[in-house]
Amino acid sequence: MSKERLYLFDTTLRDGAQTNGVDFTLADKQVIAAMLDDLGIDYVEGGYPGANPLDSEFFATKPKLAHARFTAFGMTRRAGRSVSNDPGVAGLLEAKADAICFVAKSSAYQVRVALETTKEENLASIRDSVAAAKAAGREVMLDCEHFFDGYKEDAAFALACAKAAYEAGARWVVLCDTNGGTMPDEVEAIVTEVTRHIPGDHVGIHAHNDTEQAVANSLAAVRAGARQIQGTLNGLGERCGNANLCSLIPTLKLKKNFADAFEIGVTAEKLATLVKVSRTLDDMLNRVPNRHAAYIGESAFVTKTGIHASAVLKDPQTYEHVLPELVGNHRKVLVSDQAGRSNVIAELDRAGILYEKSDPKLTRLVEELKAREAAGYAYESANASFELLARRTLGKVPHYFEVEQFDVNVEQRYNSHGERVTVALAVVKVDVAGERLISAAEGNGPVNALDVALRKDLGKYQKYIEGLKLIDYRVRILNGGTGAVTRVLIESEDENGDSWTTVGVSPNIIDASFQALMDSVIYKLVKSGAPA
Ligand SMILES: CC(=O)SCCNC(=O)CCNC(=O)[C@H](O)C(C)(C)COP(=O)(O)OP(=O)(O)OC[C@H]1O[C@@H](n2cnc3c(N)ncnc32)[C@H](O)[C@@H]1OP(=O)(O)O
Ligand SMILES: CC(=O)C(=O)O
Repeated sequence: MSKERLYLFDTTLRDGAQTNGVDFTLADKQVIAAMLDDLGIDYVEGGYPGANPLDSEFFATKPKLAHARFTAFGMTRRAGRSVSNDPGVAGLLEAKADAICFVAKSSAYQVRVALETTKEENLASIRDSVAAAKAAGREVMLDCEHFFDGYKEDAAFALACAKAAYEAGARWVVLCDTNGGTMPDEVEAIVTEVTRHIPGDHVGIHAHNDTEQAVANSLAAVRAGARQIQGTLNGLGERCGNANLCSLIPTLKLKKNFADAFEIGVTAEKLATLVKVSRTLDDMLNRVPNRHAAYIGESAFVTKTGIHASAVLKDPQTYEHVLPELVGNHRKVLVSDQAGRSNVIAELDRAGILYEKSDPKLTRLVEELKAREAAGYAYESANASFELLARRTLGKVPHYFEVEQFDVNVEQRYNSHGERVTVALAVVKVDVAGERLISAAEGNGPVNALDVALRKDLGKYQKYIEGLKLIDYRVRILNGGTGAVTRVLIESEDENGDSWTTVGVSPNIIDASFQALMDSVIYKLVKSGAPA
């Protein structure tokens, strides 16, 4: 059976730009358009030419896209104006775009209240605008704003709006769940009804995520016959966002019912770049990736519990719905208080630590791990501290040096310019193979001073830690009141760009920080193969 073509329309650069906190630059828009084209998206909606200088500039020159049709978005002509006398429509016709996607109300209530015009004038505006863009040689689409709410209120009028666009020559009539409150069964029933009047291969869906069902609503529309899906990367979009293409694309490619019936422009090879595409966008917008995102999140293929890990190590399919590599993700087994021997063994294998499966020290390691987690350590976030714990329990960490004593003082005083300054001073005494070394250092805080002093002179080991630097320091108070325990996580990096995280726990923040610092230094020595 031959597959039907399903078209993907990306509106990251238009509806995505309506996300609270998202602000694209021209360079961002150019890079993202190219990235979407490379991914295999059919339509890239670049923005709203005429609405702001950035979008007008973006549409002044058409980006070189290999496959995707570059699309301009904007309103139909305003009530009471002709298309030739409407600056908004003129801006759209002047835009260097392959396609124009108009937006028009398709709800009688919205026409009455928001536009303050008549249903007849709204229908005429749709017809005139679509016909003008078609006559100008553009591929035309109409986003029927508020379609589903409008249909529930006055089905004949909502349908008349959609039909007016189709009959005036629109290639696509896109049904919008603008307020995002429609349920999947309603979408399926209404789209089924619409496709009795307009062929499904001319019908699209634009779903918002206000009930967390934009993806489900898009799939419901496809089941009912729609053949274009609008969405955004990472689900960006007004309010709670749009249908997330990073979830929809893998579902369409990998889930049997859809994959058997439909072809999309994204190849299996490009599907494997999806994690990279998603992270690139997050990086550009300085947003923290959603680690729990379906398919592409960092946690999407993470196994934390012992029972799951034991099965995953025998066959990943026991707890994975698809292979992570298919979307460019990877499998990870964590060690934590939920872990069993299987998690620990997986982590030892990953770190390249040799062990005997029958060695009773392995059981001791699992017990030690759980006891420490109960005391506040979090090894799933501190890979290097876990590796040291494992190596120490299995007897594989050399005794490099001994810190005999450290002092940290914080002092507030006036400097030579008469300004009040707070200065931290640390002194560390270290025994390296019988040689006592004393280092002192100032820092902008006590932990910084301690870190600098500890790494100032480690004798024969100094050369191994020259490139070491701390790149992140996080503190969490684990329980309140006088019995509070502090957990410190430190991320370090070396001259090769390799990074690792260590953990320290203590009622005293300096002590917790010192443990994490020591683990970081010792991990670096182990990693560098420093001799005992
Ligand atoms: C559901 C969606 O996401 S639709 C996309 C929404 N995106 C945006 O609005 C972003 C870009 N918008 C803008 O920069 C501005 O709103 C502009 C440039 C388009 C218009 O700005 P202004 O002329 O100052 O109008 P303003 O934004 O205050 O109001 C919108 C006007 O368009 C009218 N209008 C709204 N939708 C439509 C439509 N589909 N067709 C015709 N007219 C419309 C409204 O009735 C209102 O008219 P009024 O000024 O006579 O009351
Ligand atoms: C067009 C659009 O963004 C909407 O109706 O939600």
